[in-house]
Amino acid sequence: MRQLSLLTDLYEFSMANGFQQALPTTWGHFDVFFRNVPDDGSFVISAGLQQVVTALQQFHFTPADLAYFKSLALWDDDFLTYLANFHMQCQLTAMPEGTPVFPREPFLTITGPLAQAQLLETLVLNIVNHQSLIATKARRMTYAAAGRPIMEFGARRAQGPDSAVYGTRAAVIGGARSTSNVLAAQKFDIPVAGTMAHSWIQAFDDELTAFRTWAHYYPDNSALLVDTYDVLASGVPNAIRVFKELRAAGHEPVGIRIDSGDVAALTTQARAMLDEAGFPAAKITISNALDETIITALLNQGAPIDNFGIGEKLITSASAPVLSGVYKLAATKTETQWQPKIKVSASRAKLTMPGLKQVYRLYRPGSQLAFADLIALADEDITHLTELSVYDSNPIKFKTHQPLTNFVAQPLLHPVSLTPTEITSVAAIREYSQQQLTALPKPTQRLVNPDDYPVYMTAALANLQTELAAVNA
Ligand SMILES: Nc1ncnc2c1ncn2[C@@H]1O[C@H](COP(=O)(O)OP(=O)(O)OP(=O)(O)O)[C@@H](O)[C@H]1O
Ligand SMILES: O=P(O)(O)OC[C@H]1O[C@H](OP(=O)(O)OP(=O)(O)O)[C@H](O)[C@@H]1O
Ligand SMILES: O=C(O)c1cccnc1
Repeated sequence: MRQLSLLTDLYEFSMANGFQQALPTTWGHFDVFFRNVPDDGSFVISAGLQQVVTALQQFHFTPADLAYFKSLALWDDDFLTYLANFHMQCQLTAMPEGTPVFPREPFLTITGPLAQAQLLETLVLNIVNHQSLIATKARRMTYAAAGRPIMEFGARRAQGPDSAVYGTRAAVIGGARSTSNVLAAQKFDIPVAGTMAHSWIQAFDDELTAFRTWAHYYPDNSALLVDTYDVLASGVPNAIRVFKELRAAGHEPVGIRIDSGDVAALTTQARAMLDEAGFPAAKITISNALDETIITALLNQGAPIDNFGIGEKLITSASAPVLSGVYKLAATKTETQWQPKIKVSASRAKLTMPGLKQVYRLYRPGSQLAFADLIALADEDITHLTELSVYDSNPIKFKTHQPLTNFVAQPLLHPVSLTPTEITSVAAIREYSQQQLTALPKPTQRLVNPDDYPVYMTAALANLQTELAAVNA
């Protein structure tokens, strides 16, 4: 990963310089959370933590950076010396990548000298907002595909190289099985996959010659693109001829890809033709501006599709291209005692949650199915309690407190080491994510009008929030 210490907004440096002078011994504790879920979903899949860790491990300023800062003539030499000798002291806690996260839950926290922790805001948000957005989109598409593999095809339509590479990583965390993006595949050890472009067929005198030539070079990777001229009149019949030749030569054909037209009608007829010709195992892959809505529609029409190739709508999260994760100061510490801090707003929806916190997923004893999450102050010992007074953290539902009993609480935020450790593979992260999803109620996972999943806050946290809001109003 590139050195990203300058990927920030100027005001972070301006504040860091001021903090160094005005509050040099004060530490800050920041929460990363979001309030709204893209596509009106009920949760986000967290992603990007590994790149945050790498960015923090590599955080430093080069002589060229310092010369640039000097040329800006904004800060005095003491601050430039501080940056020249920068030594990362920040500490992280986070939910593991792939965790389903609900609105208002801190899923990453950064604690450190105020100047340092403030400097990281933009970079951290840039990384986790992007990857969590794409992982969330991929989760939706994976859900719609109902067990059929998704190949990530988006490099050509991604918003630049970084979005292609890290977007692919996130797409795999959210459920994609493979990618056509060779750089992302190499970098993150993702299965690389692909078929052929229309240019291959166009370049030969006729479609049959194009298919035969391909099969000659790739007898065991014969996924033939059948829609350059006419899927049913020429593409599928020519593919079947070549498949018969392949089989005669001892190779089993892979299948076909259809990239245009009425996919439900074409796949149904192509499936019948392949079966009739003795190729029931030949797979049908489709592509062409697919998203979760089209996938659902196609499967509802009974389209016999084996694989989905998905590019632009996934890699750009086209229908909901923003995840508005924020980075909010929750506490400061000058001596030993943390002081909770709040950002007040006219609407309860925008009140921040003060203090150091932990997020728990709640289960009934003996059950594998979570029924709610709980945000508590970090020093509340939830795990040993059997009864608790809670408020709904949803500002629309926040009213009177209610008792919570009969629960087992699993903490979701864990310390994250900044010393280089073995990197978890994206396949393992995807596996973890799928396990976490099986623990969530099905109705909260559906794509349209998902059921609300309760996220409670403890009475202690709610009271602290109310008190601080009143003091600061
Ligand atoms: N049966 C279907 N139900 C729902 N959506 C479909 C169906 N068939 C195709 N689509 C989707 O509709 C969108 C538009 O497809 P359409 O056939 O109109 O254009 P196209 O195939 O891209 O045209 P072209 O031949 O120029 O490539 C695509 O996103 C495609 O995946
Ligand atoms: O539609 P997406 O979800 O982004 O999937 C990727 C698209 O990229 C290719 O088309 P393109 O026209 O770029 O090249 P081709 O000649 O290989 O079809 C492919 O055939 C898909 O249609
Ligand atoms: O391999 C493919 O079929 C492919 C790759 C990228 C974009 N569209 C298709």
